[in-house]
Order: sequence, then structure tokens, then C-alpha cells
Amino acid sequence: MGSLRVAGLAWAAAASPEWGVRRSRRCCRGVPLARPRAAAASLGAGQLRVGTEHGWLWDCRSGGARDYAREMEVAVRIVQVACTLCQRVQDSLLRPGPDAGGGGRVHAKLDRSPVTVADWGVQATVSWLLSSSFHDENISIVAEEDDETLSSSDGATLLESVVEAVNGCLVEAPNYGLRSPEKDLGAHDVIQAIRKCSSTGGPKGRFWVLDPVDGTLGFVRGDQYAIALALIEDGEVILGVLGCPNYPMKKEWLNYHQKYYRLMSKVAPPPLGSWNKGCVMYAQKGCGQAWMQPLVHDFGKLNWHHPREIQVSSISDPISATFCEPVEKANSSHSFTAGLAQSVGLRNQPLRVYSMVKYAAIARGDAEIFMKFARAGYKEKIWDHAAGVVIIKEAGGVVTDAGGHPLDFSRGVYLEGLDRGIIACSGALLHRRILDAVDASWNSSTL
Ligand SMILES: Nc1ncnc2c1ncn2[C@@H]1O[C@H](COP(=O)(O)OS(=O)(=O)O)[C@@H](OP(=O)(O)O)[C@H]1O
Ligand SMILES: [Mg+2]
Ligand SMILES: [Mg+2]
Ligand SMILES: [Mg+2]
Repeated sequence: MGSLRVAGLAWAAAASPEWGVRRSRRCCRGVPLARPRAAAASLGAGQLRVGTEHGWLWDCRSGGARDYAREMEVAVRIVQVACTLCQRVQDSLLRPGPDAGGGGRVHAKLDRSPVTVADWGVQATVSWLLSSSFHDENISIVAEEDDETLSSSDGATLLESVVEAVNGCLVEAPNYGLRSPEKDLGAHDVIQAIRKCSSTGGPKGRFWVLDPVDGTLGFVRGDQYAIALALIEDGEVILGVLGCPNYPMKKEWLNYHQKYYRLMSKVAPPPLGSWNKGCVMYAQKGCGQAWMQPLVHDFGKLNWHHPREIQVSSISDPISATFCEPVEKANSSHSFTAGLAQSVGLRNQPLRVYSMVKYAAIARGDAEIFMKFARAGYKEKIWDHAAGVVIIKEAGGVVTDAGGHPLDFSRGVYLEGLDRGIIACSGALLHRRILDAVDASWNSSTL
């Protein structure tokens, strides 16, 4: 918990541009409609159960950009639903009690990384909702989790907890304009939904990419995590949606979040929905805009929560710039990035934040640089980056590997051919300086 609090406080103290100020860097092309319109018009009759009263529609009007309105709508709604599942499981993890059950425990995978009911629960929920929303049993999904532990002989209790979390979440899907199952899913249905996410990606065709809980370590520590859903077509990330349940619309509100968790054992939790402590960001390739909406617990109320356009920071002077990086040294070399920071002239303390919330932070201008340099031999997975990359790019930023090449999502589950590390910046100038600094110091590094 220590590092998260330090990271969060440092974060909250950093300067941020005022919300609502639209910078004139680019003209306005994609438009989230401020007022609802008939959902059925673009979603196709029968695709969603509810119509206008839940109608909030994505509409990227960029010339030449294909219309992915239906996919975007469904993806945003699904991520909103998935966020509620995570919030409940996180609360039960942090408030272990007699009613916490199997949901209140953290499990270890073979590589000793943590996994919880939320990771499996979100994967099953998203898988089921994607199939049902698109009427496609064979929808192609690449995702992080598998069903091995749940299907094992001693996984029955855990599976029960996952099934309960999934049903508790799916029953609320109609609040988000999505279908819920006619009757509760059984253990077999949940296993099938998880198993369905075993596509392996590749250069051709369309598939969804899901990290059900990114930053599971942050999740179990009551800190930042993200639900990341992206759509890839012929190797290109087309849509990205990032649910960030503990990342408030305004970064100043992070302080409140921390206070709540500090006092958690003493105070009753706020009822779900009463507290806008999270947000969902989304973007479509080629639209030239990215958007953020609050986490909601009834999509019908979204028409009074207008989505906000997000943009990267306009800071290009390293003296004022802030970089973020993974919390865990095991995931990215802190000493290497410290050396880079010094040589580029970055003076602010790094913001160490769990999960793809780092991408979210760059996209909305809370920080300027994100760097990740994993140890030699570690292969980055597409679900850890796809959604974040398209959101940063459409918000005006730059994301490449350390050789300046775009990340390649066309070669299966891994970002094959990644040169050294990942660098995301708010602008080309800072990006160039970091790339040059990497080149200058790489040979003497121990990575
Ligand atoms: N050894 C190693 N090196 C680099 N990256 C690794 C490594 N092991 C795991 N992972 C992946 O990192 C994901 C979490 O990244 P974060 O940026 O959140 O890291 S940190 O927890 O803040 O340190 C994490 O995603 P989740 O498993 O979804 O949490 C992993 O996919
Ligand atoms: Mg991840
Ligand atoms: Mg994950
Ligand atoms: Mg994991």
C-alpha cells in the first residue's frame, strides 16, 4: 500500500490544465452526441434491448474513417458494466469479513502473478456480453485469463464465486442498454465464456483484445487498475476503451479516494454510483479525438454526464514534464528510466502508477511521458497496450517502441519485434528526446 499512496499523492499534487478548456490544436471531427438519439438506428434493430432512453451514441465524423458506432457503443457500455464487477470485488477484498467468501481472496498463477475473481469474472462477463450484443457465438477474443484453475478439481469454490460475481453483474446489464441472460449463467456457461477468449490474434481479420483487470497488483492493493478492451482489424487497433474505476474525472479527486481507503475499516462505503471516483476513456483510430465519461451505474443517466474530450498535455519542456512508469521494479527498470530522466532534464519525481491508467494519464494531460523497459526476455502482450495506444494517439500523443517504430499488434498475442521498450509522449519533441537518450545510454545499461 505504501508505494500507491506516495504515487497517488505526488500525482494529486501535480499541476493540471483546467477541465473544459478546449485547446485549438486540432479541429473538431469526432463528436459524442450531447443529446441522446435513437440507439436502434445505428445499432440495428434488436441489438440492444433499450432505445432512446439509454441512447448515448458515438459518432466519429472524420472523413474516410469507417463507421464503428455500434462497436464503440457496445464496448463502452460493456466496460462500464465490467467496472461495477471490479468495484464490488475490490471492496470485498479490502473489507474481508464473514461475507467475503471466495471473492475476498487473491490467487497466484503459475508465474506467481496475482489473479482474482474479478479477472475471471470480467473476462466471462465481457465475453458473454460481446457474443450476445453482436449475436455472434464465434466472436474472436484474445484475453489474458484461462479457465484452468477454475476447471481444476479444487477450483469449485472459486468458480462458484466467479459465477456469483458474473451473475450479479449481468443482471444489471439492462441498466446499460445491454441484454442480460434470461436466467442466471451456470458454472459451465461461465467456463465457456472464459474459454471463448482463446483467440491468438494475428495479421488478418477482426478480433477483440481484453485485459479484464490490468494492474491486478494495484487492484488487490486498493489502488489503480484498468479494464482494457480494444478492437483490432487486420493488425490495426481500431477502437480502444479503458475503464479506470479508481481514476476520477478530475485528478484532484484522487486525494478523496485515498482518504476513503485509509478510513475504510472505520466508515461505511458510499453506495455504488454516489461517488464519481472513476472514468472510462475511449477513442477510435483516425477520428483525431478521444473522450472520457464518468463511471455510471445507470447508463440512462449519462445524458446529464456529458462526455468530455481529452487531450494530451501541451508541455514540451522537459523541466516541467512528468513521466510515469510501472510501480514494480520487476516490471520496468526504474534505474534505467531515472538515468534517462536525468539526461533529458526531467526534474519532477516519476509517477509510479499501476496499470494502463498510465496511458490514461498521458491521454488526458496529467503527465507527459510513459516509459516501460521490461527485463530482457520478457515479451509484452497486446492486451496490456492496445486500448491505451489508440487513446493516446487520438488524444494527440505519440506511442512507439524505443526504436521509434509503432507497436505491432498484428503478430499474435505478443508485441513481437518490440525494440527495447515502450515510450509514449504527449508530443513529438519530448518523444524524440527520450528516443535519443535511450540510444545514448542503452549500451551501457544492464538491461
Ligand atoms: N516481468 C514483467 N515485466 C514486465 N511486465 C510484466 C511482467 N510481468 C507481468 N507484466 C505485465 O505487466 C502488467 C502490469 O503492468 P503495470 O504497468 O501495471 O506494472 S506495475 O504493477 O505498476 O508494476 C501485468 O498486467 P496484469 O497481469 O493485467 O496486471 C502484466 O501483463
Ligand atoms: Mg495487464
Ligand atoms: Mg490482467
Ligand atoms: Mg495478470
